Amino acid sequence: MTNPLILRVRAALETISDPTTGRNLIAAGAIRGLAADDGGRVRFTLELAGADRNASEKLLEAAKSAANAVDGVRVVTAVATSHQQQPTQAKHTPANTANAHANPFGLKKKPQIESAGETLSGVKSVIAIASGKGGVGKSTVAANLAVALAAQGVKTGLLDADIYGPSLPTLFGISAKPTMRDGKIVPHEAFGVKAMSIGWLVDQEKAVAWRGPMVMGAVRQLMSDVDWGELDVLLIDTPPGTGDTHLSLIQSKRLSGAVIVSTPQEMALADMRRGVSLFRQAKAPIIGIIENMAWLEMPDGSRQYIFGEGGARKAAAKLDAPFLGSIPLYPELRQASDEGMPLAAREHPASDSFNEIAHTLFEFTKNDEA
Ligand SMILES: Nc1ncnc2c1ncn2[C@@H]1O[C@H](COP(=O)(O)OP(=O)(O)OP(=O)(O)O)[C@@H](O)[C@H]1O
Repeated sequence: MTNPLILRVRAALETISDPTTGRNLIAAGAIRGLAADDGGRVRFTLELAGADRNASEKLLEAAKSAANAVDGVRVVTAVATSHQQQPTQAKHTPANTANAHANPFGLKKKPQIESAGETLSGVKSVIAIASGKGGVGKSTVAANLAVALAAQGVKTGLLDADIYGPSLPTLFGISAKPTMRDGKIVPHEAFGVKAMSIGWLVDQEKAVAWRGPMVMGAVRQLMSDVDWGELDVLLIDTPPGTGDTHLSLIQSKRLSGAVIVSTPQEMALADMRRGVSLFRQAKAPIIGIIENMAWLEMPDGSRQYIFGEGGARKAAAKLDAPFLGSIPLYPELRQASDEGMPLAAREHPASDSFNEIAHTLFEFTKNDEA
């Protein structure tokens, strides 16, 4: 988990340059495992290829004092490791070669995340779908919103970047691996949506063990190596919480904004606040908050507020963020998701909720200059 303090520490580390490469420590990929907790404790590893001991100790001291000077930092724990650069190998097996961090899918060598977003030149708006907590229905909402947008004639892409639990293969009922064309990954097309999931590209058992740099490399490739073509909107389903995937998206400078999905209860709302603050600090506007599992529709038409009433709407007001709408709990929504047939593709009251929210979302993108 990451918090906004990390952004400030990263910025401080960007001011330190590695004399060997002439690049700053972040751009050079020399900072690994950067973490910060609410108590202001920061830790990271400085990993330098081929640097001698003296040089790496000097850099470590400089990096530690830069991090220490950041407002809110109390303790910095950092170590330096150095390794010899390995020769480039002809055959690349993802996750176990020298450049696996930059290239987890074993495609051609990639540019930095800062330029990965530039390759999305045909995509007008890039929107992150985030949640503070896991299991609030973020992926279900993202998939159904994408289908609803496409049904309204909006050219839509959906990228499932939830490295630790990709659900798009199930939600869209697709298990086939995508094909390649001219060195790029061709997204699947289903329900009018161009769809790509990390679940189609990597072995999940390996991906759960990925550290920050691998996650960031994967996000970079999902943005730059997929042939998205011309899109009005690309929705990106992110892992719950705030972590390396979110930081990568922010660094790509292509985010038009973020949508936060929450259930109504207080605990989920506390986590949601953290996500809102991360995106805001990175100047990515919060497009709005969606309340999922808002109530259960009873057969007599009455509503049962299983997770409390209107909590996300109230939190949106407190956070000064737009409230985009509520989606009730529908057993058919869960069932349709498990069957790989999003409910938004059919006639159902849930589709009305998704259609309304999709409309608001598209209105936002019209003013977007990303
Ligand atoms: N409004 C809803 N009504 C009924 N079931 C729902 C609703 N929203 C989501 N679900 C169900 O809740 C479960 C969790 O949803 P989902 O996987 O979309 O959550 P998530 O927030 O993306 O989870 P993760 O933390 O794994 O990323 C799924 O079984 C899904 O079908």
